[in-house]
Amino acid sequence: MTNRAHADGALTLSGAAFGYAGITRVEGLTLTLDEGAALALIGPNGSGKSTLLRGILGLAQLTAGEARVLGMSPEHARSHIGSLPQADTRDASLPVTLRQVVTMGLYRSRGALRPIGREGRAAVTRALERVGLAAFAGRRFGELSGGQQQRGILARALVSDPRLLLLDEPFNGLDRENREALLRLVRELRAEGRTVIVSTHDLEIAQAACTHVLLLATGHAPGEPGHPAAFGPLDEALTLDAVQHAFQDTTVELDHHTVTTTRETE
Ligand SMILES: Nc1ncnc2c1ncn2[C@@H]1O[C@H](COP(=O)(O)OP(=O)(O)OP(=O)(O)O)[C@@H](O)[C@H]1O
Repeated sequence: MTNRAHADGALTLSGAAFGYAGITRVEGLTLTLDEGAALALIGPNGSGKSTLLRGILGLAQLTAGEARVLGMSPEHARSHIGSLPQADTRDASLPVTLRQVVTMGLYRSRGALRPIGREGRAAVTRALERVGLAAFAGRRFGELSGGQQQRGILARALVSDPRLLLLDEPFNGLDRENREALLRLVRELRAEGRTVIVSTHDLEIAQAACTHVLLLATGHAPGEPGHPAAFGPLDEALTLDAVQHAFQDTTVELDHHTVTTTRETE
């Protein structure tokens, strides 16, 4: 990976809001994340985690404020970002091999018509080795287990040597072994100076792999946009108070405390 750190960090949001078709779904975002940090994006369903991730990719609309990604506009930064979408947005029925799926990650930066060449093929092999799936390269993607598919998509995100990785709920549905492997990989990616932003419902995962946390809460009334409940270094920002604010009327665990909040929202 090239080692060019940006003065304004991996991500700078100033009063940013994101949404779709002019309707804001998450708002009030002001933060700077340095390169090499790992940010856990935590919040209940509908608080806008995926919308923020899509906004960073330039795929959700910036409806207010400013957003700089790796010192660029989100649209320009996209070719430097590797992204792992939520598992339920993938099509596992495509008649393609795992190697072909991972190769697709190269087209983002090179265009689909340019041959990938020896270097590209070597990058695909390295990405597959990195996620422990080199032996499965020729398998049909749809025949792999859920955890293997997840790792395959992660290899697709890694193949273009991205400086920023966006992982949307990557731990959902993983067994213990796959989960540990993914945690290790997130730590390794950070150690290489890459920035990782990972959305999760799981506070334990955030504590195990991340340096920073952004807690998002749902809007005050149905239909209102989500907003930040806390942002900062993980050990400062991940407090019971902030978690309770973000997760109204759900049960969460933090540092072996089980928190059940009581506010009725509807
Ligand atoms: N493509 C879209 N077009 C319009 N509205 C959308 C779209 N995607 C999401 N939304 C809406 O934006 C709001 C935030 O959804 P989002 O998926 O970002 O939340 P989330 O925190 O990621 O939730 P989850 O944990 O369930 O994935 C929701 O009200 C959702 O209905």
